[in-house]
Amino acid sequence: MPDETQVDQPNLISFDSSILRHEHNIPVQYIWPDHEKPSPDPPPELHVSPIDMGAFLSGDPVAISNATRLVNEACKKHGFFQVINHGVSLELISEAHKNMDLFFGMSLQEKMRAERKNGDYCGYASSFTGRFSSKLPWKETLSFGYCDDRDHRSLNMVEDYFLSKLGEDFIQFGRVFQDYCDAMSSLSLGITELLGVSLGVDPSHFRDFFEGNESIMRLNNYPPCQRPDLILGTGPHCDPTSLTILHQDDVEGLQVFVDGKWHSIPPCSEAFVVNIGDTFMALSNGMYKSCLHRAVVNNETARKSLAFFLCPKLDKVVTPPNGLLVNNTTNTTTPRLYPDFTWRSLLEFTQKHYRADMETLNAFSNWLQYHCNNNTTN
Ligand SMILES: C=C1C[C@]23C[C@H]1CC[C@H]2[C@]1(C)CCC[C@@](C)(C(=O)O)[C@H]1[C@@H]3C(=O)O
Ligand SMILES: O=C(O)CCC(=O)C(=O)O
Ligand SMILES: [Fe+2]
Repeated sequence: MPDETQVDQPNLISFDSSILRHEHNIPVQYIWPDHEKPSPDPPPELHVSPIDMGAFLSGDPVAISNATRLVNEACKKHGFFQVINHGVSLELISEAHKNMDLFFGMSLQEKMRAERKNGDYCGYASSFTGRFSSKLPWKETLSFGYCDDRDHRSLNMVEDYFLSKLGEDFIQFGRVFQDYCDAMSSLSLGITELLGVSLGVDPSHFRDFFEGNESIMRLNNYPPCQRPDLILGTGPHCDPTSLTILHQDDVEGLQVFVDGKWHSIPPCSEAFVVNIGDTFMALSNGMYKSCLHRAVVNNETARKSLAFFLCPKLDKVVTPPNGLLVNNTTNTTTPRLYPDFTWRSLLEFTQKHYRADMETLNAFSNWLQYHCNNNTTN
């Protein structure tokens, strides 16, 4: 099922943030349809429960019961919560922000040395001008792969990536993001344990499932825009990945669609915003929601965010645990909502055939069924 938004053309217009931030005439490719344009009124705030991770991991029964109740409520309703007392050093977070600022502060030509190639999810992308032809996001991103290979920690995949793409001057940059990804992976495994307990499955089930995770780290820069009412930093979408762990700088912009309207999640420097992605929604057989969200832009201040997308190993089969499907007391089984799939196939679907949006998982399920029945993979 080809998606008309995925284009095989060279760059239509280049997104040089140092120029576009002053531009009053917004190129038409960045203008969103009226029904998707952000509202000029400030949205209501979404109450996102703060979860004390340290207390949960300490094994204290009261803390476990509080954390699992809050997470269960949040994930059944919209899939967004925050973690505090998370154990990631504030110094490391600040180093990651400083290095991100340094990277995005470079000239377009320098950043293009790490250019993201079509069909690949890694590298620097300035507004995806070569990938899509309309509803372009007002952002530049730097994405890279991370593999949590505890037995081969010397592999240092992130450090090696930056050394090979950008050279020796980026050794320190690579080290900071290697450490940051290691910290994100550890934190996300703790969160999968919390999610498992809250779903009533074996606490180690999801931790084991995500062992050796092949995740994605992404740095986002949303430059100011003279017409923020026409554009979006990131369009409305559900993350196709499993869990997203987001750290925002101090500029507001993240919005979540709950109860029929957009709500903001204001930044909080000591907290990470966590959300359930489509792959975890499939793992929970639809019990936990992957919710529509977007990022808006303002006309004064650039906004930056760090997103760690937890993903399983590429060929791991995504299937809900038996405990979620079979009720031994009533001898009943709950119908499956999604077919089994591998993260490799869903990732490929979002990179080659379909631009991730609010319908990704359903579109992918249909695509998978069609291709299985017709015995084709293209
Ligand atoms: C696997 C991924 C695809 C995207 C990056 C990660 C997780 C989220 C996806 C994305 C952010 C959803 C909105 C559209 C998108 C194109 C973007 O604006 O960046 C998506 C990413 C992508 O395909 O590059
Ligand atoms: O920058 C943000 O606040 C959100 C970005 C996002 O949703 C994403 O990259 O998937
Ligand atoms: Fe997202």
